[in-house]
Amino acid sequence: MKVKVCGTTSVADAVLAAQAGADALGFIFAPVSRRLVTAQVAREAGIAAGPTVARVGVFLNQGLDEVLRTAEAARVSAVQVHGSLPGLYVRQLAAYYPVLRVVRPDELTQAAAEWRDHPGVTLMLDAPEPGGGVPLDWAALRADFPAGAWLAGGLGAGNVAQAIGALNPAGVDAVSRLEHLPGRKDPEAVRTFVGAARVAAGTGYPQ
Ligand SMILES: O=C(O)c1ccccc1NCC(=O)[C@H](O)[C@H](O)COP(=O)(O)O
Repeated sequence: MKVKVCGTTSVADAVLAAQAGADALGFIFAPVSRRLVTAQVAREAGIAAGPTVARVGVFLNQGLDEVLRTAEAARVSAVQVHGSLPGLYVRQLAAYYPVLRVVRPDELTQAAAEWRDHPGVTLMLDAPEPGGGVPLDWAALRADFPAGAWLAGGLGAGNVAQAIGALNPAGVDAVSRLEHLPGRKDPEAVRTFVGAARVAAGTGYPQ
């Protein structure tokens, strides 16, 4: 199971997450976000994190050209797309990058059917407000949660084990509960989140 730490806005926070054992860092390029980062900072932070850590560019309802230009400038290794987006847009993006397609609970069933056979597109289930820190009702989603999908929405050290136990996601992602302030990581929260996720997924390192 993969662990992604989202909303990275500095080299120091990238190094922190990498040293905590994160598999992936999220860099948010959606102008509405309080965690907005420039492509240049994302690029430097990605280099500082090292080659084994995936670098995910995060976008919300942005045009294909803008996404591709920003992703290239930031040297990300994957893109995560939120919002109301046609299937064709996602397919075109997947020709360039592995795609995390974010969906809300009410979109999950249709999206699972649509993307089941596309190897370049992975679903991520998130709360309706991205970066809002609100957990989903995991028990209610158990029947519909597709194998291979990722989970986000209000995850932190205190609840990630319960979420993994309920849905067995292929990856988990968080931001709000890992911060002092929007865009500023809380080192202890990052370390305990990654550690708790690893232990719950059975990939914890012996103490
Ligand atoms: O976090 C944001 O500010 C944001 C804004 C616009 C689009 C996406 C955004 N975040 C994407 C993420 O991957 C978050 O980690 C995910 O939504 C979970 O957030 P949280 O519930 O705060 O853990």
